[in-house]
Amino acid sequence: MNDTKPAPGNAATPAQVRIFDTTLRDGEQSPGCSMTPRQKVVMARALAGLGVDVIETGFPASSESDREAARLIAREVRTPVLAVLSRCLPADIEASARALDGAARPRLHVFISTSALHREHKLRMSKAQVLDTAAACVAQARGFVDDVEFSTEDGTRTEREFLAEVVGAAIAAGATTINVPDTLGYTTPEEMRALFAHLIATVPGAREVVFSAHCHDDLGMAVANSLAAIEGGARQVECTINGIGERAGNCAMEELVMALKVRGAWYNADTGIDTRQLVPASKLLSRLVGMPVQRNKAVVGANAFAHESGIHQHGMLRHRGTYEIMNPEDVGWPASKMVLGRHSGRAAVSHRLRALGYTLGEGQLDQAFAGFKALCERQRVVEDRDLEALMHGDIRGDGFRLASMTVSDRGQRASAEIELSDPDGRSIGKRALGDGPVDALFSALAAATGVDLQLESYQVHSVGIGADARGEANLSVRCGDDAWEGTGTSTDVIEASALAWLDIANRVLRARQLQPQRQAAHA
Ligand SMILES: CC(=O)SCCNC(=O)CCNC(=O)[C@H](O)C(C)(C)COP(=O)(O)OP(=O)(O)OC[C@H]1O[C@@H](n2cnc3c(N)ncnc32)[C@H](O)[C@@H]1OP(=O)(O)O
Ligand SMILES: CC(C)C(=O)C(=O)O
Ligand SMILES: [Mg+2]
Repeated sequence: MNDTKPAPGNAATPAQVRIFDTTLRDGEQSPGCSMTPRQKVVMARALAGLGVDVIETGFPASSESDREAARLIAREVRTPVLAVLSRCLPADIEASARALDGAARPRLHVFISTSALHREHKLRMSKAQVLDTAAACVAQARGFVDDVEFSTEDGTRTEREFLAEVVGAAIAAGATTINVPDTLGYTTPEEMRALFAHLIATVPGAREVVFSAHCHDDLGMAVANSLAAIEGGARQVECTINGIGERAGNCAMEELVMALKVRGAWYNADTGIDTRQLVPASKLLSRLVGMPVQRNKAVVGANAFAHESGIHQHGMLRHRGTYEIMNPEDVGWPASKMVLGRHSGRAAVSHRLRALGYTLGEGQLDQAFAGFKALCERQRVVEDRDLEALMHGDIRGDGFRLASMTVSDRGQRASAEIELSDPDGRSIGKRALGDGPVDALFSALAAATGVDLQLESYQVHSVGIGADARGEANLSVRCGDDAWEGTGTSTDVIEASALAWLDIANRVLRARQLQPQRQAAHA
């Protein structure tokens, strides 16, 4: 494997790439991701803790919230450069300059579209008008601050000669950073590398300014295109936490930063990011904007360091490098996770059992493993408590069973009537009222089983297609000090919810029965 190649520009020391975070501006443009000024301050503090070089705090001309956020952040966050965005309009630039008043390191960021499509249909401007407006606005911004960034919106779809002309005019007017956005996520890595190399080599004054890439993810190439821009000479990358942003989003900071770190020998470029803060920052943003991170998201997704397949778990147990290219601790996870489920093998099960204090001979392990696989037919994830129950021969598959249920949502309060069969086969009926059908149902189940579960999260979604389609309910609850998760599936989502609730209640009851035996075994 060829792991190294000549560094960008054959530099003897790694090139320093500035991280320009636009979570609070382009990220916030994600539909449904608006933040309040106070929330933006909380996020800005986390970004400063991460070590980003520039934080784009908003677009002051667009709203009072943006102005307020920019002012608050300017007061409270002093280390990174603080940028705000303006169209090439004098009033926008004045509003931006006012919002940055008092900032320790202010930057004005002005942009105008350069592509033929945008010039003709959006701006209704000629090339000459775009050129003159860009130069005039950069000069106006330089009248307020020394640090001015200029962006050529839709730059990658712009005629090359004209793009070079606009960039040259912006540099001549005093821009100190030139950002060439791939606004529509249209370009490819090869094109991006060549475009940056060409502009830097040919535009007068290009070597005196910093070139920047701003890539969108419409074709899933935002990170690859940003890396290619660095190879072409860019020394600033614009990105967001969790890759949020317009449409499919922006270049994800965590992915870009880790690509530069893990493949350091290839890229020979560093950032100043404290990578251990990546997962905390991702979780913070997800909570602030209410947008969950997909489980299989690179670096910060819950599955990024989780292994369920037996072959992978076996490899991981022998040497972590067999199935991980970075350490979870380096990005802020506490450790890798071995999830026991239907795809797991003997190596992982016996390793987990040993950790729980059970050292088994070959025959005993075969027996325990057969029980484990049978259990996996009934539940997706096998937890330590389930393994202990298995070891004590207490996985009977009975417990409380749902015999029938009727839920109605007429009148002021919803009501649920259920019938269960208990572990000894006796029938128990209960009725309860609630704020909604599911609330009533869970109250009836609690009354019938005597188990009190505090609901933390409840999600229902459909799995399968066509005739196989089922509703699946996933519950996270607390029972005393313990957290539990349960799943239920049915053609009816209310019934799926009851089954998920009973799944947890039966395991809680099993764990309670086993408590004395467990204490004796570990005494
Ligand atoms: C690629 C990007 O991410 S660009 C940033 C996008 N972000 C946003 O748009 C979020 C904030 N935007 C807003 O709150 C509003 O759009 C505002 C306040 C900026 C403007 O609102 P309005 O005055 O009602 O205009 P509207 O949004 O309908 O249209 C945009 C106007 O800006 C003009 N415009 C767009 N970009 C630029 C630019 N870079 N320089 C100068 N004018 C521009 C358009 O031509 C249009 O002008 P027109 O109304 O004279 O036709
Ligand atoms: C305003 C610019 C930088 C932008 O967000 C884009 O072109 O995508
Ligand atoms: Mg953008």
